[in-house]
Amino acid sequence: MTKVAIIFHSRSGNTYQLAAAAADAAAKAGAETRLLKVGELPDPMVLDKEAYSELETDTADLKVATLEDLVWADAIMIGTPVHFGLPAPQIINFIDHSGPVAIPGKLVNKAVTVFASGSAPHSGAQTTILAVHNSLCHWGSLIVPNGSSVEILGSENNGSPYGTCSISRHEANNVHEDNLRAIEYQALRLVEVARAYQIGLQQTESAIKYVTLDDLTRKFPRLSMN
Ligand SMILES: Cc1cc2nc3c(=O)[nH]c(=O)nc-3n(C[C@H](O)[C@H](O)[C@H](O)COP(=O)(O)O)c2cc1C
Repeated sequence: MTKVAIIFHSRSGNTYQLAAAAADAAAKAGAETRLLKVGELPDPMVLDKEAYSELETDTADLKVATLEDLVWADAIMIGTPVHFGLPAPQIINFIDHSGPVAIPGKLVNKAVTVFASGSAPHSGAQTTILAVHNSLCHWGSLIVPNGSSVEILGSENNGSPYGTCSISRHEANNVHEDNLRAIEYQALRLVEVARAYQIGLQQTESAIKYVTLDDLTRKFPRLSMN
């Protein structure tokens, strides 16, 4: 069974709505799923305090994503609000701490896709997704974008080949129905690509030797991953 970790940050529920729909769609596609929030920062930037505290209650039972979750997953979905055209710092902070598994190649060959929620159209959702893609190059991921060849992506509320983007218009939990259909497609595509890739890898003898953390610490004795 393909294992999918859906890892998100959200402050006013929009990215969470997309993440929850993604988890449902991946489960329907036969995947084993983990819906996970990233850890909060000491000084989160909060605009809508009421929505934020509602979300904290709604997501209280969700586990905080760990490096073990990254290693466990065959496929990963990362969801983030747009912050000045970039991913939220909570997501960057999570990626920053991935060194102990990313550097020794434990994330290599995982299928990964990204989605985002911004407040306004043409306001940085695609640049945010692409910014996360930068880090995925470092992980050695198989980046899975949406493309544009399914009907739902042609709706006026979708259209991003990079990954699903919702436009919240500064409202909490304001994901359009079309975006929910798009994220369902995105999850299904990820599961199908990951499954096909896993089968292909099992049938392919690899000549690649990835470095271990021990190799690295021998070479750089002052390197610390903690
Ligand atoms: C510090 C900060 C910067 C933001 N920058 C942008 C931006 O560049 N573009 C945009 O569309 N929305 C921006 N927003 C708005 C959020 O991305 C938007 O409200 C999003 O839907 C929130 O997602 P959430 O409901 O999952 O928290 C910003 C919000 C904050 C707090």
